Amino acid sequence: MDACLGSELAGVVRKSRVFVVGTGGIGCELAKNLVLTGFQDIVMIDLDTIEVSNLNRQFLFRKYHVGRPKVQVAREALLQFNPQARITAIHDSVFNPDYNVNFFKRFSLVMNALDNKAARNHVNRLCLAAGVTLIESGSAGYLGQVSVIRKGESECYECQPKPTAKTYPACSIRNTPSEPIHCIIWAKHLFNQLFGEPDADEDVSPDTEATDEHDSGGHKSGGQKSGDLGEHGPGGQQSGDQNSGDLGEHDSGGQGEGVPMSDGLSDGVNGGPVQSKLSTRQWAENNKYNVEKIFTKLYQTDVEYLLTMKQLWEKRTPPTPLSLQQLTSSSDNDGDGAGGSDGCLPDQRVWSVHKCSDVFQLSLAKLSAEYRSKGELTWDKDDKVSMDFVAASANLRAHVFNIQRKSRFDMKSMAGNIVPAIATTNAVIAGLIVMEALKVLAGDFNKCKQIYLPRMPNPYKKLLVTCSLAPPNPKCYVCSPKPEANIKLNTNSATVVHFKKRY
Ligand SMILES: Nc1ncnc2c1ncn2[C@@H]1O[C@H](COP(=O)(O)OP(=O)(O)OP(=O)(O)O)[C@@H](O)[C@H]1O
Ligand SMILES: [Zn+2]
Repeated sequence: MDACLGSELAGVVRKSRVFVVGTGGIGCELAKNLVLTGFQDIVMIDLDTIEVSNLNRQFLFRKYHVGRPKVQVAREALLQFNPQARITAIHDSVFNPDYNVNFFKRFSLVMNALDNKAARNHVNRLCLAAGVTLIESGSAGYLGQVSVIRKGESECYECQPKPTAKTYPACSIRNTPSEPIHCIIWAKHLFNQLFGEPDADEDVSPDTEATDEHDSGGHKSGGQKSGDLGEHGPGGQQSGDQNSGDLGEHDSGGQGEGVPMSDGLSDGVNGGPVQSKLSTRQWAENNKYNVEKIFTKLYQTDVEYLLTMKQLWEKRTPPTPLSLQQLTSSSDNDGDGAGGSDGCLPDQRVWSVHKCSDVFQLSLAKLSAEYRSKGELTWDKDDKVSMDFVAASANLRAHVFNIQRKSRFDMKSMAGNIVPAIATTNAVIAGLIVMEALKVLAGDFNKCKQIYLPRMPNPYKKLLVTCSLAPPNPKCYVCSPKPEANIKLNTNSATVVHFKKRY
């Protein structure tokens, strides 16, 4: 080691106490690199336990470790590389107030290997307060990024706004879906309206005030990751359908739970304006979560009502309402998802409309029973029944609106915003973190870089793109001595409740 680093830096490395936050994909690679570089005093924290799905890339873990805390197993593996190293494993969340400014002050360097913005923000702020240099990193598929944060000398994690999640206009979700993703978001909203935490911005009924997409006033529904590093990357953000961004302007016009709902088969069937104002949850409860009534409302009554909004269909193919009776009397057996003859796994086959209807009815009955016994449910792509419900509901909507149906497999990755993790990317990023760490410890902070691993080599044929560290944003509300925050809000529609919820 002395020969590689020079005896002075090797000595500093041996004496340095470093803190690794997260021992997942990047964290495993990083911890191994640190031990092999000669670091002898390493504190690691991770709140998670090992899952089978981690094993393809978190190579310090084996199948027989599944269920054990990641950080403890990582420690045991690292001690095999160097039994003399002092490695402390903390199985806990970094949010625990025990890990306060004084705790952070004990380290020569902190390295993040996290997967979410909230924890990154937290560590960023603690490092700034403690005056410790932080190396921030992230990866998403083939993309990766490393940067070095030091108070007053370089941009902090929160100096620049993060790219916002791709959102879809509420009118495309509620009234005029044209892509599978619109139907998937609608189905996730439906899950929340029926069983989860209902959000007025996620209404699934027709927006009765819309005359065309741009008049509906709603552009906030259904955020999805937009292909940046997302929450995995240093420039990332919370995933999922969180509606971030400005307040009021694109809001759904304060309809709250008062969007007119048909209260059964009668209202709206003939295309007349529905009378009662009920939330989807209230309506479903009044109808005792009757599967047939819910099916009829979603795929027949509401669609018939939408058809009465003639302007919506002047330049679009109108939807075709679907009734349960129609399904029972027709035969439609192709692609029932059973798998087999075409060599596809069952999840990869596109379900027939019949199959969608069966899965919809079955999963709806199961979820409503679960909701009755447990109370509000949380949607989870890995929960079979919840995913079945979303896949079936979305495909039925796609069928009604003449949109291509998708396999459960495709739906899962779209609904769960899944970006596959790639071991090689993590390995490259972890190597770069150590390179930056060595510069920091050698006192060469001015040589530190912000490094990007793009999908393809850049025009100069470079696979790693390095930039000088940007100076801190003088207005940053986290690290600047004179913080500023600008909030854009539409005083015509913004309410105190919305304001508190969003900010
Ligand atoms: N607040 C936190 N405190 C401590 N560790 C955290 C915190 N938030 C996230 N982590 C850890 O950061 C690591 C990030 O690793 P990675 O991005 O590979 O995610 P993963 O959960 O292992 O993988 P996947 O999300 O694909 O299942 C995880 O091990 C996770 O437990
Ligand atoms: Zn800042």
